[in-house]
Amino acid sequence: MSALDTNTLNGRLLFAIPKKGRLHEKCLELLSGADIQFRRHNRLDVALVLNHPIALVFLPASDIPSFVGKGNVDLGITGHDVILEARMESHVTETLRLGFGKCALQVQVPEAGPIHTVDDLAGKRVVTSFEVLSGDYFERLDSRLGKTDADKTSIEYVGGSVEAACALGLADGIVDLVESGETMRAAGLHAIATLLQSEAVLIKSSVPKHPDLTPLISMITSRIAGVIAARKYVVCEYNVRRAGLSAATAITPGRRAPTISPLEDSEWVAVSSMVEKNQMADVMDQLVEIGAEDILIFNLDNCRV
Ligand SMILES: Nc1ncnc2c1ncn2[C@@H]1O[C@H](COP(=O)(O)OP(=O)(O)OP(=O)(O)O)[C@@H](O)[C@H]1O
Ligand SMILES: O=P(O)(O)OC[C@H]1O[C@H](OP(=O)(O)OP(=O)(O)O)[C@H](O)[C@@H]1O
Ligand SMILES: [Mg+2]
Repeated sequence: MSALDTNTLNGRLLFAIPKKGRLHEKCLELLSGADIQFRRHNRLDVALVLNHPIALVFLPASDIPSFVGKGNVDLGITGHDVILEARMESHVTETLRLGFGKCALQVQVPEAGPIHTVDDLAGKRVVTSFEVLSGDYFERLDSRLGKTDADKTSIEYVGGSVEAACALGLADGIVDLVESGETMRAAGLHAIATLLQSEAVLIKSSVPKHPDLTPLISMITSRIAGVIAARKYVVCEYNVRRAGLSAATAITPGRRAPTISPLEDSEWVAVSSMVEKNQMADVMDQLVEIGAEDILIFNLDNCRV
């Protein structure tokens, strides 16, 4: 393929995808589920989509909010946390929560140390990759505690491996993301406050530069929503006596209503209903209790609900 130029991209919807890190692989799975086909050439951060007028732009997750917010790209996937850190929340619209990249931004201090609360940490040294959000947080805390400019909390930026800062003597506490807590515990730290909860989101510019792309944005959004819903739900099918039907449908009310079909044996009916995956075992227990039989669970590949 020849080098990309603005002509090649002309008229294409630009869709920003994290180029590495925790969100990258999950985004590729979403694109595949939404049948957005592309071939990414070695070293190129732009890939043309083969079956739609879209170009994917691979960017660091933390740069995506301002690219979308300023209208340089039309659509993007990134973390809710970095949208707030970039102060882009009023420039982008979060159209879908994607159910992955879930983590919390937390204040952490050495487990075996003199600091037990954020009030103890105020006025000391904090190291973080989230200097804006941490700055806001400690500014409010310092002002609540009546700190003067001379004794307010110092916030120092580092680009990664934030957890090492306390052991290296650079910080008294840190502000960083926590998912399982493994990294935090391995560094001998524990959390003393939570600034926010985050997850990956699909975003578009609040003031779109190319209104004619709106139908394509709706199509992509609806396809991705279908992939997310398919992961969230299973289809539950079972047989139950007519006498038990109202109890059964109370257990599996479905999204709109369960599908009820007659069986050859007129005393029995078959029920089919969508159930949230994380409720599946509970629902099956309850169905067994009211006498349902032949309970089957089916995973969904894709859906539009
Ligand atoms: N441990 C985690 N669990 C879940 N989501 C996370 C985790 N760490 C980061 N994230 C989410 O992923 C986003 C991108 O962070 P990540 O650290 O993956 O990117 P990066 O810093 O660009 O990559 P890398 O750390 O590989 O250099 C974060 O803004 C956050 O929303
Ligand atoms: O609670 P856990 O499941 O252990 O996850 C938290 C870790 O994940 C992220 O780091 P990442 O892997 O992106 O490395 P980085 O620090 O180099 O960015 C984050 O910065 C934490 O260090
Ligand atoms: Mg990281």
